[in-house]
Amino acid sequence: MSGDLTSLLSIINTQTSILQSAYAKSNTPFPSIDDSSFNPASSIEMDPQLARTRQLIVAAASQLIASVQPPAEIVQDAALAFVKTSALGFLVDINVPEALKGGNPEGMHVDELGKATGVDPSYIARALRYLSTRHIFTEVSPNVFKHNRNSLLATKSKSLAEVKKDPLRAFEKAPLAAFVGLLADEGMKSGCHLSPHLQNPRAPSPFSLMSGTNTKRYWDILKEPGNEFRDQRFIAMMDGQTEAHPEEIVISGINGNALAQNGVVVELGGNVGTATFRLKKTYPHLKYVVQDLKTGIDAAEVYWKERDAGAVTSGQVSLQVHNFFDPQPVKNAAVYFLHSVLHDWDDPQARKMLSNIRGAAGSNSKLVIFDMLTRYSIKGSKDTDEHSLQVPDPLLANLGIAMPTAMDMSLLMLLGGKGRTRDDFEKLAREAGWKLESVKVDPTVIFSMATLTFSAA
Ligand SMILES: C[S@@+](CC[C@H](N)C(=O)[O-])C[C@H]1O[C@@H](n2cnc3c(N)ncnc32)[C@H](O)[C@@H]1O
Repeated sequence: MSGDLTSLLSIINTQTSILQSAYAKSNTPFPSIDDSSFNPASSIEMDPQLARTRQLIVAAASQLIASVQPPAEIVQDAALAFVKTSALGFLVDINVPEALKGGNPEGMHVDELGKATGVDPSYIARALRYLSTRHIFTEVSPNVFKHNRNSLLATKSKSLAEVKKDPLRAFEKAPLAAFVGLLADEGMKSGCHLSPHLQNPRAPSPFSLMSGTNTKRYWDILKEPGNEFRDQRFIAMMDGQTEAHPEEIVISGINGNALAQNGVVVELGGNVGTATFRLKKTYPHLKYVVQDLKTGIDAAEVYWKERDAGAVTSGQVSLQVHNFFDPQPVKNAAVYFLHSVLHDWDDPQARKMLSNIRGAAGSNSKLVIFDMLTRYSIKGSKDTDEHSLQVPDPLLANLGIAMPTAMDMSLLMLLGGKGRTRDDFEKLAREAGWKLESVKVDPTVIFSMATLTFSAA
């Protein structure tokens, strides 16, 4: 990697002009950080071309910082990264984002926030100042803070009064706030046990070490008495994740129009079947089976009853209890579909899951995996996809987009799971009897999601 400051500046200049012209062309003012009416789901914010432009600016600006900032500061910052998680987690825990949202839009003094939350205002001020210094919240005058477009996204969808009345359901319809809460709680606590675990992988997972539960898995522990709050928070995070992914990448990945009438799509680990619900709207000529463990299928029954009861009574959608590690009961389906599932499992377990599916597949069955795609930071591997190949020098091939690598490490801590590169997916599937046919990457979302299609080898 070169530290070519002039090239980095030139990328920033060119791409910033492209971004500004796009906003000018659509008569939309470029949103300031302080714009609390910002809508992250508006078409210009979601535009895939502009997503690429933004990624290039962020990559070049980050690399510029890494090139000019004294190395000791970079290492200190990295060592102190946990402070960001803790500070944001604390404010989400005590409902500061909701208090600010319901208060004076020009800003609230920390004394008022202290009254609203019951917490010492000096602590609130320190956490808010730390985050304002990093562009999450804005300090408008000494000890007076307001939301900005970044902090707004950590706000729950309910008012402060509603959250206080029913804390168990505080995170409903607020997946990003749930994501913050979860990572600042079980995520960060598990992280403390990562190094001992990796030095002795036969020892319990970081999450098990943290929770003192030895070999039980994360989800099993969430279902235990006393963990209702964490369980509801996890559910709120997952519900939103599925709905947050643009439909197109999943829908086109299944390619349902090429499938015969009544062709069967089996969604494994589908939970309530949110992804299947989307597929059925686009491909009404197909049949669907949503599989999950009993708790997932119990919830799925309620979900479908409320949204599309006829689909289940007519037999178009079947809800079936199935464990990945048992033989797959639906033989010769047109598609076996894993939506945000494989990353929860290490290679031996994931291989077993794919082998079980292969055992039931026919010669024309497809395996479709929708998951995060981790990318190498350098070019020159056969894994390098078209997006990475178009990355201008001297940027990192993966544009330094941190989310897939961060999720890979978090999954390792919580579940013993794994974020995979295209090479990893290809190898794993090959060992289970599948051949990679195509990879479609969604450039718009921070998780860097992709749909990978495999045929029976
Ligand atoms: C990360 S969630 C993904 C849910 C859904 N596919 C989505 O994207 O919203 C993983 C799902 O796998 C299910 N699961 C976990 N272990 C399983 C197993 N052994 N067999 C079948 N499903 C399992 C969980 O109940 C959960 O619904």
